[in-house]
Amino acid sequence: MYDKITPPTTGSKITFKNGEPVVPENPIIPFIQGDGTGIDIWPATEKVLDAAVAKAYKGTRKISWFRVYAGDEACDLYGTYQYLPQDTLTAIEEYGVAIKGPLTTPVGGGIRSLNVALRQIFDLYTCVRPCRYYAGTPSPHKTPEKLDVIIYRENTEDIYLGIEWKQGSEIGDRLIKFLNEELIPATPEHGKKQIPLDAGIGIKPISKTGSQRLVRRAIKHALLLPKNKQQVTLVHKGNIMKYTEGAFRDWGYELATTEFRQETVTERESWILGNKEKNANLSSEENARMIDPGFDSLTPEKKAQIVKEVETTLNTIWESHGNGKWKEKIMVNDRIADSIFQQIQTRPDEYSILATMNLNGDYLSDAAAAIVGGLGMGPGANIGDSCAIFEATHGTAPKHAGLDKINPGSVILSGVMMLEFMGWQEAADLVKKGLGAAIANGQVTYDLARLMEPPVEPLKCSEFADAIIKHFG
Ligand SMILES: NC(=O)C1=CN([C@@H]2O[C@H](COP(=O)(O)OP(=O)(O)OC[C@H]3O[C@@H](n4cnc5c(N)ncnc54)[C@H](OP(=O)(O)O)[C@@H]3O)[C@@H](O)[C@H]2O)C=CC1
Ligand SMILES: O=C(O)CCC(=O)C(=O)O
Ligand SMILES: [Mg+2]
Repeated sequence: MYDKITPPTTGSKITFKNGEPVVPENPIIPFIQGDGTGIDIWPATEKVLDAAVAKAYKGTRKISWFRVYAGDEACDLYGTYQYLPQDTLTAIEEYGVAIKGPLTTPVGGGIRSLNVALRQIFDLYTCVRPCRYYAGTPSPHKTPEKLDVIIYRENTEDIYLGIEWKQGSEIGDRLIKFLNEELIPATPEHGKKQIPLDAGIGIKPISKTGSQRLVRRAIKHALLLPKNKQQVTLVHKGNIMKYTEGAFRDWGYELATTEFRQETVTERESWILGNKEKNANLSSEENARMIDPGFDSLTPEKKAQIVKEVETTLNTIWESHGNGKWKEKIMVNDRIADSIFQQIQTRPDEYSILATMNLNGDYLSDAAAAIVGGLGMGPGANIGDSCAIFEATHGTAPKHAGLDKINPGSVILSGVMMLEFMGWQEAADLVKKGLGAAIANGQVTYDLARLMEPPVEPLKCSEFADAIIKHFG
């Protein structure tokens, strides 16, 4: 079955039932060490996770690690250009849950991203990236503890589908000609627009199915959170990209107000209901004026549309959501992408789950991680219906590779997410406790040490792992 790798002789498979993992006491879990700093981070991660499982379950549970290869080390073993060997894909498919270090992607040419390829091959459509603060972590922000968000990033489409043509390529030029001469003139709203003849071209597909399955997961997660965090914000640049990013927003609201009608309220609905609650005699038009500040300067058609929105809301959900009942529901709102970058800095505590398309989520997850201490503290998970691969937000950080210096926190916390996904909460809690205590004690790697006041002597990557284990208690 495998060409160059052999599964562990002990252990068994994690399987999936209705999208949920069924985990044996001794699961076999494939791991990819990763390029660059993977060589430092992975051994530290494995040591911490094994120690936590051993302490939490006293030998009744154990992970059997199965080393599989991707990136540079796969080429060393399998031959030139064998960046993602079939052995690796077979192992991940067979064992269902895997964890990986970062993999290099060249800029401007060369191979497409192996990280993105894995997400697409296994249809891992949800990328979950929590950004929360561990006490004592130094941060460039004054109140980093106020940020506690989980980014739900669509993981399989958008420009990451990688459908692009190079400037000057034969097909790229044909496509530009076709668009300029046929499709753009046939679309009146595009007027006399033309694509420059020396442009590279990329396609940005955003589907209803892809958007809604992501938002569905985000809402289901919100249902599990404490009441004050039950909120899903749809992040988009729909003012500019109306039929991709704008559609993502609309499909998100559509899903929330159909599949989750009893559990959700949209922000605009909450305003309409709240206005009515404060003044039972409020007319629909007065209510419409209150939810839309520019109401009086709108066209009659647009005004009528907003009045109708008010009436429809009151007619359909007053009974189930009115008289304050909406305050117990999951709030679904939306924010324009550029605005959310400043909102998570200026009003961090107003946000909880941020549901995004692929590119926006990629940008936003690095930015949010920076607020709570940097990329060394940014874990993540790629989750589908029958497979999950856990990996950090950051990349290979090549300049730090092999120095036993980098912060393994992000991959260790990705391991925590994996343990939680498996239902091994006791082991996950031990790691969180150990990591939190190490940081609070000033035992940190260079990235956090340089921000601490007063400055502390940094630990090596491997020493940080040992400190975490010591603080299990
Ligand atoms: N999922 C994946 O595998 C990903 C892969 N990549 C790939 O990684 C490669 C390098 O990308 P690059 O743009 O340099 O981004 P990286 O995320 O690899 O690193 C950028 C900087 O972030 C900081 N950083 C990253 N990881 C850590 C960590 N564990 N602890 C502390 N600080 C950290 C370092 O900053 P400083 O030096 O200031 O301390 C580092 O120089 C590219 O090929 C890219 O495509 C990128 C993102 C995700
Ligand atoms: O695959 C890559 O090289 C980059 C991916 C990335 O930045 C991410 O997933 O956050
Ligand atoms: Mg990224």
